[in-house]
Amino acid sequence: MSGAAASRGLLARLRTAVRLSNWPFAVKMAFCPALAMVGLLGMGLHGILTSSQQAELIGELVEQDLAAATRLASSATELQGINGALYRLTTLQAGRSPVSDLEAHIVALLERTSALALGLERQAIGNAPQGAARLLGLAADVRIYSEAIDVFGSMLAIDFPSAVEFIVPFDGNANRLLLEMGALASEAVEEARGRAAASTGMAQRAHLVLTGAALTGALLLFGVSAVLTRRTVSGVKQIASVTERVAQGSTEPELESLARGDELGTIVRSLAVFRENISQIAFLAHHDPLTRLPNRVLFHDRVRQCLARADGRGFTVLCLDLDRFKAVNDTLGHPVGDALLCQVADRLRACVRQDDTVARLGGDEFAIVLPHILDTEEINALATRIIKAISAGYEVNGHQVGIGTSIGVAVAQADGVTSHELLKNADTALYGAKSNGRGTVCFYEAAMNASLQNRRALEMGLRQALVRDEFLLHYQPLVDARTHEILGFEALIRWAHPERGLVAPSEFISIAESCGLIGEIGRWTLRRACLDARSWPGQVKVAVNLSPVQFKDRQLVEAVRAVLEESGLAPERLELEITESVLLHDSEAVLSSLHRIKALGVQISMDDFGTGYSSLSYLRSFPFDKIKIDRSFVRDLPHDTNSVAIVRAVVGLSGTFGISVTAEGVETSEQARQLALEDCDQLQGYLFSRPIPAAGIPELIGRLADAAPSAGAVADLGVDPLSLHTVPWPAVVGKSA
Ligand SMILES: Nc1nc2c(ncn2[C@@H]2O[C@@H]3COP(=O)(O)O[C@H]4[C@@H](O)[C@H](n5cnc6c(=O)[nH]c(N)nc65)O[C@@H]4COP(=O)(O)O[C@H]3[C@H]2O)c(=O)[nH]1
Repeated sequence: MSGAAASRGLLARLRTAVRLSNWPFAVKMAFCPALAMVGLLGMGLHGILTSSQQAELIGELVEQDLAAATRLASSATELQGINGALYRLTTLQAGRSPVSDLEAHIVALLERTSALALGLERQAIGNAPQGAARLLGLAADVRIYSEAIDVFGSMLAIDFPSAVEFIVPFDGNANRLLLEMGALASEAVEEARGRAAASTGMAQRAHLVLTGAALTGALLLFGVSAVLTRRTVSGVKQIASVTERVAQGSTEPELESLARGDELGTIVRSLAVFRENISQIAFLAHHDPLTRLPNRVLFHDRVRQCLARADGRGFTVLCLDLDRFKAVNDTLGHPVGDALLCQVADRLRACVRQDDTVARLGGDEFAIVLPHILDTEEINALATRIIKAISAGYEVNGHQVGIGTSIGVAVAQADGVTSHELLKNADTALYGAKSNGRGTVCFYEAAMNASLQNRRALEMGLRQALVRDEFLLHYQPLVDARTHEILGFEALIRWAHPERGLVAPSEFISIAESCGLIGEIGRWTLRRACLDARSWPGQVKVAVNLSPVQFKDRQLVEAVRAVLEESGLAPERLELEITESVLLHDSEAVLSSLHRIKALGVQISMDDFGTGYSSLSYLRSFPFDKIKIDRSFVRDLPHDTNSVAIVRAVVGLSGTFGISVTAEGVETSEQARQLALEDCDQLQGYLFSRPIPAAGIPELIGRLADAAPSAGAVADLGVDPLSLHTVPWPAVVGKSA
């Protein structure tokens, strides 16, 4: 359309508007060229004006006099025209982006105009369906969909069939509205569906994934936890049952199968170590760790089992200990002693049957239970076989060792009805065997009990005696055979037993030797004697007995030296008396000790000379300072020619070797005189004095000096000095100082 034609249309439009409206508005229109632009707009002259100009124009028009403009429109149709123009404008504007504020303003105005138009239309059409349809079309045109829907709703409410009827053939507006509404709705629905579908799909997938994951996780968790639980529970169950069995003393090795790397594994390993320790403890509780033989506890248990079975009749208990074992232990050391015990254990096992029990009760004590019924001959044969096996030589750590054994036998139930009774009586029989001589078998007899029990009791008491300071020394003088001058005293030990009174050394020295106490007792005696002798006059000597067993003590020489040093006694005032039995075993070591003692300046005497088998031969082996003729050769002097001959021979031989001779057990003047005539050097015996406490020595020295003949003269023993110096034995109980 050209600009001229547009202008003409505008004018016509204006005229129409003026004709149709009241004057003031027309005037305004006439005088307001802007208002005329409405027509231009309505005719689509928007191509002439810029969009902003159009908006400005419209805004101005409506702002200036909307009411007039509304009135100017004679009907809703007119307003619709205006609105249509506005709408198109906004549509055009809406095509551009962004929408300016002005355009938004136009839209607002449009809505107001549309509302006015709708209001007018409503008034015009009332409730007629026809009118409603129009209103609907109008509302659709101006896109006030909410209003249109409202209207349509009203129509439906008023007259549904008509509403439907009107909609179907209705001209494009309503259809368009509905279509648009439908399209919008379906669009929205589709969109919603799409979103829903998308979200559903996603959700489903997510759900599936999550569910799957959750399920898998749950399954995995379940599986893992099931496995773990099973492993844990089964492990714990096993551990619990094993622990229970361990607690009950079982030592089966089933725990190894439970080896695992987790905490339960740690428990299992700890438990295995614990059980190993427990089984070790259990083993040690019933076995000797050295020989691995059953110990005393298990031994008693086995005896009790035998007693419980078949009335316990006829089974046998053997008790044995080893002769000379202590000497081996002391001289060759404990490792050799231990190895020897192990060999003994092996030999004992080899001597008996599988179901016999060989036990080590402690030290060198062993016991055997023979559960089968054996007669005396069979027992004797077995015991003899054992003695033979044990007595055969040993090679231990390069040493050739010889030991022996004696065996005591007790038979159930004649010799005991309890395990302790049987063992005690077999032990008593063993004592009996040993007192009969080494390497023998002795069956228990009720009669042997008293004396052997006595020996046992002494042994127990001896262990306490040192601690309770129950030992004391008595001294017996050694006098010059010619002048009876006191040259020295022999120290003789006594035991002041709390119940028995003074006990003689013959009753306890051998026990002390066999139970290993002699070393301690010997050291005590030596020290006490040296300390006592220190206060004696001049060159008076002290003689101390040394047990053969003391020579097994490697510290013996050092002990002698230490005592001399402590007491301050001159070494030449000390004499040590040994018996020839000292030289029987391991004489190399003994001789070495003797030489070292002699080198200290101490005198060495051979005691009880003549009682052994080869006393004379020993004289060659060591340079003794003195020999003491045993009192058995003195007893029959001076009448028994054999005794006289022996004394004469001994004195003669000693003279050859340069050894002095002392005669023991001199009880009579005749004996003393004879011994003096035979050139014996010293005398000792009750004739001069019984052994007396140290406290009596000064007085004794004085009395003997008074009774002694003048120097150089042979004593006239017409007066028995015994009457002067006898100390009743064993009535005197007192300690030497
Ligand atoms: N019948 C009679 N006997 C006399 C006469 N004169 C002395 N005796 C006794 O003869 C023993 C002499 O001591 P032994 O031959 O060394 O014999 C000692 C000695 O071998 C041992 N003995 C004593 N004391 C000790 C000691 O401290 N250590 C060690 N290892 N043995 C000791 O005990 C043995 C006995 O000692 P005891 O009973 O004191 O007996 C002493 C003494 O009392 C006498 O005229 N007639």
